[in-house]
Amino acid sequence: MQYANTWPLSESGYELEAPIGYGSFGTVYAAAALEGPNAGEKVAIKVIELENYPDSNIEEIRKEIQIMRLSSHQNVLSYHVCFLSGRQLWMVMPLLEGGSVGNLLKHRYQEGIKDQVLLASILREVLEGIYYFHQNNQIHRDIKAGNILVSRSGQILLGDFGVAAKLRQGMSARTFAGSPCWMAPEVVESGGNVAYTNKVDIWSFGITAIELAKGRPPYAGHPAMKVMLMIISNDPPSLDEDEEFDASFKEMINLCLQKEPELRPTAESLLRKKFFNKAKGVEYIRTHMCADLPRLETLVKLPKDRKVDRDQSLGNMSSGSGGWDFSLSTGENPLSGKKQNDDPLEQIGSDEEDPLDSLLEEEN
Ligand SMILES: Nc1ncnc2c1ncn2[C@@H]1O[C@H](COP(=O)(O)OP(=O)(O)OP(=O)(O)O)[C@@H](O)[C@H]1O
Repeated sequence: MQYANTWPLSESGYELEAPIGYGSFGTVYAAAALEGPNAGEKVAIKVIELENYPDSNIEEIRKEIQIMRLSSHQNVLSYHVCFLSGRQLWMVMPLLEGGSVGNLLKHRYQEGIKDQVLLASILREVLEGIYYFHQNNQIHRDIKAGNILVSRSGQILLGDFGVAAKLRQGMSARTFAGSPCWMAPEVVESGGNVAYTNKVDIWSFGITAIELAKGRPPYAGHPAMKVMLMIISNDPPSLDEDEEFDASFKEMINLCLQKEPELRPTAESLLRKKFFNKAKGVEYIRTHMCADLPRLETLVKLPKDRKVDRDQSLGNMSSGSGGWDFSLSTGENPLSGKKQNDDPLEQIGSDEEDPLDSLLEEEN
């Protein structure tokens, strides 16, 4: 058995337990390491089917994973090890017993989180993670409650940095996987031609703030194409008419949700806004959100369009197991060498025949 960073480097080194999450690109399992110095330790493993992705995309994903491995911040989830198993990518990471805030919204806070101290406390931790990315010239690109993970002790970590965004590379409005509700207008509009900035994360953060407060993001439930159209053509979403939230929260959201990216504040200046004076930190999150956490596997439901089940997926793994640490490379440090316009979401709508274009034409 090979080990990387003391973690086994092939699927036989882990025992998969119940699925604890289904994303657009794969399934996340609770698991335990079977061998090596970490034998017995619980982990979460995201298994991503790479069957339908070209090798060039996989190379891009590998670069993103290297960046993740170099990330070191209390609010950013890093991976223990990643390896290929046949055409599956296995990402082994710490298991966060609270799952995602997205899951907690679905099961506990369907109407949203009304305790504004709790809201401010969670959002401040998220913003600290975003600030860390931006300080390192990185863009997270996928800020949403589903990517905010919670530990039993109330720690908040941002997950899924880069990989989902890379897998969305080249998808048109019609084939878009997941929901575009959190996407900034300039990302929807860019059509593959415009380099955009880290202000896309600030927009998504504002949408996430509304999601946490109301239980779902604006435009949830509409088809992806329609959502993209509404993001471009409607005034930015706001909570101005909502009496349950105070002015400092609404003001913070309005600052984030400005269509002109340059007008949005930086993460650093946002952290100084009055709303975050309410934030009480990890201990408050633990006592107010993490008591009596439900078992993760009881929270997840197989999405209707998902056919692959765990046994099937395990069956696929028997041949061609990796032994290749996906995160190791001799290349330059990607934290210092990454171009900002090297972004998958720019590709959305880049097709000449993108249905979003015709929808927009119809609308005009
Ligand atoms: N380390 C982890 N510990 C505990 N639960 C996790 C962990 N990582 C992911 N999950 C759970 O699995 C779910 C699916 O995660 P995944 O990153 O695959 O998809 P997503 O981010 O929700 O959606 P998308 O793929 O569309 O971006 C998460 O919402 C979360 O509830």
